[in-house]
Amino acid sequence: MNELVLSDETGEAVIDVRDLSRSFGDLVAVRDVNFQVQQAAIFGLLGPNGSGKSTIIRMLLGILSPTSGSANVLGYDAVRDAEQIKRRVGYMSQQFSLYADLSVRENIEFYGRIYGLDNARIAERQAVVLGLTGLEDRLDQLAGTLSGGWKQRLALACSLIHDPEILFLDEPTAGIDPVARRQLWDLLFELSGRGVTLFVTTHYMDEAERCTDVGYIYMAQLLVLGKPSDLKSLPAVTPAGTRRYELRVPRPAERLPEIRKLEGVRDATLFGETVHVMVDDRLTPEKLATHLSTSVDEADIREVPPTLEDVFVTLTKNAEEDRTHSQETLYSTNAPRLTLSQKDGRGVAALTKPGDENKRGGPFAGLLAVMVKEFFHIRRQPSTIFFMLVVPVMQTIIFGYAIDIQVEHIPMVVFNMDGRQPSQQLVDAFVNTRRFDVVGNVGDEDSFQRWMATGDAKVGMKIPPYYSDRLIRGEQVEVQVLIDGSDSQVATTALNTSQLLGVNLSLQLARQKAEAVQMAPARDPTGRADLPIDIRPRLLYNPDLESAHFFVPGLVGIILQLVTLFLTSFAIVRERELGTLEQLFVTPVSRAGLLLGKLIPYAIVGFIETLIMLTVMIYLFGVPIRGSVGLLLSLSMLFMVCSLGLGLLVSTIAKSQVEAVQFAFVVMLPSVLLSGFVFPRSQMPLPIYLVTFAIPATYFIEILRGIVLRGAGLLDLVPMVTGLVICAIVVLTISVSRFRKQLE
Ligand SMILES: Nc1ncnc2c1ncn2[C@@H]1O[C@H](COP(=O)(O)OP(=O)(O)OP(=O)(O)O)[C@@H](O)[C@H]1O
Repeated sequence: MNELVLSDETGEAVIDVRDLSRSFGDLVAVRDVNFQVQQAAIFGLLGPNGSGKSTIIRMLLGILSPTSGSANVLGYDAVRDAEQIKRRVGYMSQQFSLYADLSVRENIEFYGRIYGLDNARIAERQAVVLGLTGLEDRLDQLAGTLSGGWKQRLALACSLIHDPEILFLDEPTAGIDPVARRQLWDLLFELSGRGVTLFVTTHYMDEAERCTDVGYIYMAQLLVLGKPSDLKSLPAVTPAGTRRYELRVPRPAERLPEIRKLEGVRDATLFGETVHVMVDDRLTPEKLATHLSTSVDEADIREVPPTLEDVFVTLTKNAEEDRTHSQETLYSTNAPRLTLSQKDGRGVAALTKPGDENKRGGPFAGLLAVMVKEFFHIRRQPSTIFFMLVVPVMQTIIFGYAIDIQVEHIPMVVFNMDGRQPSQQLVDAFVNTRRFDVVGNVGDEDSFQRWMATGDAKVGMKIPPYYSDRLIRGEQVEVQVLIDGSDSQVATTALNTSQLLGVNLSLQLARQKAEAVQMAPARDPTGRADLPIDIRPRLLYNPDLESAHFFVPGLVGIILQLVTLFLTSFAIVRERELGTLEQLFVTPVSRAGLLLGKLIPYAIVGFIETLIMLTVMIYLFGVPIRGSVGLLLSLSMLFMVCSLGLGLLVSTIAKSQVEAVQFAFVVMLPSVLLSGFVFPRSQMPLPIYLVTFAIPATYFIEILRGIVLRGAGLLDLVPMVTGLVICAIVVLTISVSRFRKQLE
C-alpha cells in the first residue's frame, strides 16, 4: 500500500511505520497505518477515545506485537530489536505511574539505574532533568503527595533520565490545569530544540496546533497526516465554492440548530462564544446576517481560516458518511497537497549509534535497581512488614492453640432416675475421663430432650430407676447414651469413650466375680484374675499425643506459602494495575532482572519469617527440632522457591489485585486441605490422593514433620525432597515462561 509522507520532507525518518495493523480478537484497533516521523519533529497523533493511538505507541515500543505490517524505530525493527529501541527512547504512558511511596529523588534514581546508568552519570543526568523540570526543591517529597502538574514533571524527568532520542508521550497533559499544560509544552519545545523527537498523543486541538506534524486517526485508520498549515488548506476541509465565517450571536448553543438549517449553510460548529459556519459562496455575510435578523457588525461576522478542529471534524464526517471508501481513495481525492510516494527507507539504518551496546545490559540488567526499589516499598509500607512478619507469628500462635484434635469437656446432660450411689458412680466415671462435663441434671424426659435439641448438651445419659437394683442382683442393665452426631469428631469421641467406658466398667465388675471362680480367664503374677491378652501400645515421637506437635510444624509450611505467595503475586499485579509495569516493560530491564529483583526481597523476608516461626514453635509450643536445623532451613528455601514461583504464576494470570486474591486462594485451598496438614492423605479416595502429589506443600509438610518430630535425615527424606524439587522446577518453568516483557 502507498503511504503518506509530506513532499517537502527531506530529513531523516526516525520512525517508519508500514501497513501496521493490530487486532484484539475481532476488534481491529489499528488498520493499515503508514507514516514517518522526522528527527526532532513534534509529531502529534490525534484521535477520539479508542481510535488506536496508545496501541500504535505500544507497538512502536515493542511491548505489543503487530498483527501485520512493520514498525521501525531509530533503525530498529520494533518486534525483533525491541530491547535496542527501549534503551534509546523514553515513554510517558497515559497514567505514567510513579511509585507513590518513593520520593522524587528515589523515583528518578530508580529509572536511572534501570537504564544501566552508573552513579556518576545518574548524578549528571539528574541535575539536567531537575533543571529542566524545576523539581530541585522537591527532591525528598514523596511522589504520591505531588500535585498533578508536578507529577507530570516528575514523570517527564524519569522518562528523560537516560537522555532518549525519541520521547513518546501518551496524552501527557490529561487531567492537568491549563498553566501546567502550557509549562509542560514549553518543556517539550525545549526538548525538541535540543534535537529530541517527540511523539505525542492528545485530544487537545491547541496542542495539535503546536505540533510540527499531525496525524489524525479515526476508528483505527489514519485519515490524514501533515503539517497543521497544510491540513487546514485541504480542499476536503473547505471545498471549492465555500467559505468559513465566524459569527457572534447571543445564546449560540440554542441557536445552533437554527443556523444549521439556514439555506446555504453547509455546517456550523460552536467555538466557545462564537459559531463557525461553512457556507456556500453565494451566502454573503450580509445575507447571513439578514437570515439571523441581525447585522454584520452586530454579529461580528468575518471570514476565518479553518482550525485544526474544523479539519478533524470535517474529515471525521466524511469518513463516517462513506465508511466504504478506502483510506487511499480518501487521500488521493481529497489531499492533493500531500503526495503519495513509496518510501525507500534510506537513512534509517544509518541512525544506529555505535557504542550503544556499551550501556550496561546482560541477562540480569536492572536486577539491582528493581531490588532496591522493592526494599524501598517494603520499608515505606508498614502494612507489608506487619503482614510479612507479625501476622504469621500471630497465626502460628492462634492456630497452634486453636487446632487441637483432642476433644475434651463435651457438655453432657444427665437424667438419673435411679439417684443411688452406683448410678452416681457411673456418672463420676464418665466425668473422670475428662472427655465429658456434666452441664445439667434433669428430672423429666421433656427437659432431657430439650437440652439435646438446643445443642446445649452434646451427650445425654439416661439412667433407668432400676439401675442399682439390677447391678446388685448381678443382672444386665442398659444405660442409654444419646450422642449429637452433627459434629462428627465430637460424636466419634463421645461414642468411643462411652463404649470403652462401658466395657471397662463391666470388666471391673466381671473381674470381681471371676476372682472367686476356679477357672478365671487368666491370672496375673500375684494370682489375681486378669485378661488373657495384654496389648501394650507405646507412642513414639509424640508420646503425649500433643496436637501442637503435629500441627505447628505443618503450620509453619502453610503460613510460609501463604505469605510468600500473596506478597509476590500482589507485588507484580499491583504494578500492573498502577501502570508502572508497562513503564518498566519499555525500559531495558531484563526479564531475569525484573523477576529476580521482585522475588529476591520477598525470599529474604520469607527466610526471616521462617526463622521467627521456628523460634515460636520451639519456645512457645515446646516442639524441639530433633533433626538438622541446617537441612530444615535449606529445604525451607527450596519450598519458598516453589511458593514464589506460584506467586509469579498467579501474577501472570491475574489482571487485578482482586483476581490475584481469588487465584491465590485457588492455590492455597488444596495446600491446606489436601496436603496432609489437617486430614491424613492415606485416608483420601484414590483420585484425590493422586492429586496430593502435585501439591508442593504435601512434600514440605512431610519434610517438616520428619525433621522436626522424627529427626529424619536427608536420606530418609529422598522421595519427599525429589517431589519438592520436581514441583519447584515445573512451577518455575511455567511461570517464568509465561512472564513476558509484553502487554499481551
Ligand atoms: N489489550 C487489549 N485488549 C483488547 N482490546 C484492546 C486492548 N488494548 C486496546 N484495545 C482496544 O483497542 C482499541 C484502541 O485502543 P487504544 O487504547 O489504542 O485507543 P486510544 O486511541 O489510545 O484511546 P484513548 O484516547 O481513550 O486512550 C479500543 O477499542 C480498545 O478497547
